[in-house]
Amino acid sequence: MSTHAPVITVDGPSGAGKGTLCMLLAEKLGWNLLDSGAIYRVLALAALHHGVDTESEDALVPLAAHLDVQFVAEGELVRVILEGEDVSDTLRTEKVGNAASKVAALPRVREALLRRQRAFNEQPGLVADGRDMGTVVFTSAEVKIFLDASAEERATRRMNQLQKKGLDVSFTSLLSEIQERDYRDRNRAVAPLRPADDALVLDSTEMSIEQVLEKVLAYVDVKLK
Ligand SMILES: Nc1ncnc2c1ncn2[C@@H]1O[C@H](COP(=O)(O)OP(=O)(O)OP(=O)(O)O)[C@@H](O)[C@H]1O
Ligand SMILES: Nc1ccn([C@@H]2O[C@H](COP(=O)(O)O)[C@@H](O)[C@H]2O)c(=O)n1
Repeated sequence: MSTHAPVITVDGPSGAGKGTLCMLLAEKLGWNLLDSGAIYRVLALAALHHGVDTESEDALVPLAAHLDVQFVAEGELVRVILEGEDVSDTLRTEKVGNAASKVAALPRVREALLRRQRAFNEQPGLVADGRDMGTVVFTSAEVKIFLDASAEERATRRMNQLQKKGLDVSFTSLLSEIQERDYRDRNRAVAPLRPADDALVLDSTEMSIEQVLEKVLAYVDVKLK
């Protein structure tokens, strides 16, 4: 049986370090993890595979409602299986991220994915990573964080991440992709990216991953007491 479990939401723009922070928090607390961005990315990828227009709400809603996706934990990693195929690597490309932010702007698509996201709220607790975790999906979360960083710092982080994977990328194009996605996510009519009124806003531009984790763990400790 599943009862309401405590929730920590972490929202913020692309490359702010949400995924890294959420993984560390979930590991430390032994809680479940929801990467809601992966769900939007999977939907975008399914649309690309099936030749569905990523701007057609009518075509995307049934695809969203019947999305055949599994998240399989493999040590520290979570493999994403779409229609039987491991799409974990393809999912992380900027092309898919950008397509995800287009499908995510459509109200009925977001509605169709709500239940799937809320189903992750199981004991002993949930760490939820996204754009509207604190403002829409888990409004009564015990702890809400809004993790930010300058666009330049986020593009640098992304560039380092891709270079470590052996990919040759241009800082200028990464920065403009990040700015384009930020603009779309912050200005859409439904569930725009913004801090919840009761969120702790943390600017990580000048902070290491360890410093962010330390600050958030101290805050979680106070809030969950
Ligand atoms: N405070 C930090 N300082 C330096 N690098 C960081 C910091 N936080 C995260 N990173 C690095 O930045 C990159 C992007 O981080 P991460 O994937 O966690 O961001 P994100 O907010 O989840 O992005 P997205 O929303 O696009 O999935 C990773 O390589 C990560 O190791
Ligand atoms: N709760 C969410 C999560 C994500 N999105 C959209 O998906 C895009 C990809 O997200 P990543 O976190 O994996 O980079 C993102 O740009 C958003 O447009 C969302 O709308 N709501």
